[in-house]
Amino acid sequence: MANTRTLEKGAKIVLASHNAGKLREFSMLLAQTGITVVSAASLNLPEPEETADSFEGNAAIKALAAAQASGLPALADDSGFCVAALDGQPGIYSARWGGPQKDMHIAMNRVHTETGNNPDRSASFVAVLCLAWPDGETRSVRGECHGHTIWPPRGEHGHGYDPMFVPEGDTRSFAEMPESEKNTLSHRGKALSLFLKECVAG
Ligand SMILES: O=P(O)(O)OP(=O)(O)OP(=O)(O)OC[C@H]1O[C@@H](n2cnc3c(O)ncnc32)[C@H](O)[C@@H]1O
Ligand SMILES: [Mg+2]
Repeated sequence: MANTRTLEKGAKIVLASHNAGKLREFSMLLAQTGITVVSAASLNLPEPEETADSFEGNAAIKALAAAQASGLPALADDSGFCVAALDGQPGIYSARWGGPQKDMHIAMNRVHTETGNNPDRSASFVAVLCLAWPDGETRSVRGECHGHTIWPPRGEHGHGYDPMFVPEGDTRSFAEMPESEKNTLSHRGKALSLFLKECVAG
């Protein structure tokens, strides 16, 4: 049956992410919405293991864990960098390609090395947002941003794989744009617009 439960405009939610770059983007994107946000870290919520085989599955694991531990609706983001020459890898393993420290220089170098001389430079970012309520109900939305990889990486803004990704229609990497501009083009920005339309009361 279709699920129509929505968040009220002034609702307080937990942002179930431990990634500082994502949290910065979400606080900018949610600033005008009237939704109050507390972070999982500020509530000392543990980081659950991401054991699913899809963005949707992992976003639900993170959102449900935070909603059940806090008693508040929780919004999680599972995202990744999908490189055509690598058959969509690193994908859901994007954070893990950075090793135990999630070192994104290591992760970007691995993408570069494994791509080798393949002339196909297309790549996409994907973000799946899942909103979970403490009783176990969930809703999710997906946003994608298509573009291509560059090497060497360029730019100082952003986070993660941003320095090696140029979105379609631009010549700058995500890390060469102010984050406010990245948010208007990005997978996360697109997913959040859908979330606000579909999951927040008018
Ligand atoms: O699970 P949480 O706590 O939210 O934090 P995380 O960093 O582990 O996040 P993910 O499991 O969703 O892994 C996503 C990976 O993809 C990268 N990534 C996601 N969105 C990105 C973006 O907008 N720009 C650059 N890299 C991004 C990010 O650096 C992570 O390595
Ligand atoms: Mg993670």
